[in-house]
Amino acid sequence: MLTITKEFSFHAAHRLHLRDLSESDNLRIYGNCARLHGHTYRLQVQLAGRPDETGMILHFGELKGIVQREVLSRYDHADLSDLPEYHDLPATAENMAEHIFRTLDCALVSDRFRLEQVTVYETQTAWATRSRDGGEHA
Ligand SMILES: Nc1nc2c(c(=O)[nH]1)N=C([C@H](O)[C@H](O)COP(=O)(O)OP(=O)(O)OP(=O)(O)O)CN2
Ligand SMILES: [Zn+2]
Repeated sequence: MLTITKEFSFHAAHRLHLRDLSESDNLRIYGNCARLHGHTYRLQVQLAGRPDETGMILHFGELKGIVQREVLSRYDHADLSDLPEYHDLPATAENMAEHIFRTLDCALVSDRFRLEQVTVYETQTAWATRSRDGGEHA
């Protein structure tokens, strides 16, 4: 398998909470992360496919434009908890990787390549990965 990967970063705030729970239950489950705080997220997007006659699976610049349009334009400098996709789901790294994978999968349609994996780094030591063949528990 031949893959390309491009990395992006964005700044965003979030607080982990379940809407139906009390403040104290959310604090018990999520600890300090139930309070509003921010991260410099890193996002890695991987495509698998075959290069065209130019030698590229997809120009990194084109991939950047798609990720910018579909994800970063909404996520950068945002409070993620305000976005509709995280209204009923907490903006955990897991839920973000899942949602971003589904969003980009719809935007990256080609008979030569496909989206293979999305990784969201919340911190340098904590991240979630959604792989194409890893969605069966979603
Ligand atoms: N499975 C998950 N666990 C946690 C998530 C998550 O998205 N998925 N998120 C958080 C918080 O948002 C928090 O900001 C990050 O947590 P944590 O790694 O515990 O942060 P620290 O900086 O305290 O990590 P250390 O490396 O231990 O200093 C919590 N859990
Ligand atoms: Zn956090």
